[in-house]
Amino acid sequence: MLSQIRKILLMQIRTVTNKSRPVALKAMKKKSSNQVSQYFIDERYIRAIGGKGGDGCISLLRVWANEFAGPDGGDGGNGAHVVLEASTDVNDFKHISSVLEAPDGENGMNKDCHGKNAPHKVVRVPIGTIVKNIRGEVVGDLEKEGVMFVAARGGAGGKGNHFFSTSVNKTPEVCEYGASGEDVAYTLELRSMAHVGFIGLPNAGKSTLLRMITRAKPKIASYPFTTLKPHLGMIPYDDYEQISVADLPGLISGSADNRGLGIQFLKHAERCNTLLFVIDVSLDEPWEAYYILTNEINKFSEELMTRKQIIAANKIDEPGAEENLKILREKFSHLTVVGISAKFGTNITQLLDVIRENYDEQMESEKLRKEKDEI
Ligand SMILES: Nc1nc2c(ncn2[C@@H]2O[C@H](COP(=O)(O)OP(=O)(O)OP(=O)(O)O)[C@@H](O)[C@H]2O)c(=O)[nH]1
Repeated sequence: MLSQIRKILLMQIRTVTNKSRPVALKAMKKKSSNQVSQYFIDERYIRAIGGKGGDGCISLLRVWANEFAGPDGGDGGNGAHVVLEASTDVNDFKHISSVLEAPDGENGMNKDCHGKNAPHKVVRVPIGTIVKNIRGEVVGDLEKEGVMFVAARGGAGGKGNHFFSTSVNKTPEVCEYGASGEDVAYTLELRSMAHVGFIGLPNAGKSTLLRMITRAKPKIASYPFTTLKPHLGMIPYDDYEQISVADLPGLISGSADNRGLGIQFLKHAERCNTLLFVIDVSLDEPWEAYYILTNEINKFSEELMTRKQIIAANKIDEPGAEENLKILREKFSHLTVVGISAKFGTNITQLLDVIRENYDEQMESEKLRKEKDEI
């Protein structure tokens, strides 16, 4: 049954696009040599220096009348590690300084007191951070909340003179110095979750659109909040370029204040370079959806509102939708508005053209920015 429905849908798309492959596009531009990656990359060079271990202590315990009773110098504490931890609380590397130094361990003390171990220096990095060594090899992939990478180990604390002799008759004037921490250089790279993020109210048709244009198989249902976590897919183009897209769970009024599925989904949106608003134009006054969505985004992050925006006005197959689409176009004449039916494949090629053009433009300006940085 399902495969029959799929066949019918594919036939419909073919009628619309008149192409043998329903979703792929002809290359609009020759693929330039820099367009090999499907990810936008943010980079930072860092040097991580572990803390030095505390020195061991030399101390001679004396008892009555200054009589020598044995060595009692304690050990030094361990130097701290520099640790990178993936966290949704940060979205870029702006807060990370180029030299990350962990604190030193405390020196040992007399009366067999050991110095304290230094607390580790934990630096939060965005989820999706890749750690590379100076040879460019990937040594860490921080793709989940809470995943940690020890970038530089702290040095061990030195032994105090107590360690070197247990004999009360000897006076060992020896101790160890604490070892130095590691000193390592890395490149941090941030992979965006997807180039395009679908933003929309629940039930707008985001999952249906993702299914239509990629091979992803998100759940589709006629009730809101079917999508509870982001689904990723790749749009394949005829020139073998692929663009990553993410179906983000539906936003509602109050999401920025953590209502509904809350703020974490707006955080996902922050990792997309383009926001594709999926708006159900079969509803009354569908432009209200855009205002609700942008209001939530704006409350969450003004910067997010500066991202490129495209509107996919969905469900144009429904009665009254064409009329609404006209008004929507007039209201948002400053944006690209494509009327589509994600369910029946109407104007999907047109939408994919818009996504591709925008992607090519962004890649070009990213290339120029990198060239400028290198000068
Ligand atoms: N008529 C029509 N119905 C559609 C279209 N696109 C999606 N639908 C229907 O709308 C309902 C919701 O679609 P979904 O794709 O699950 O919507 P969603 O935005 O992912 O929903 P959430 O998971 O709640 O965020 C389903 O019943 C779809 O079949 C369309 O172009 N035309």
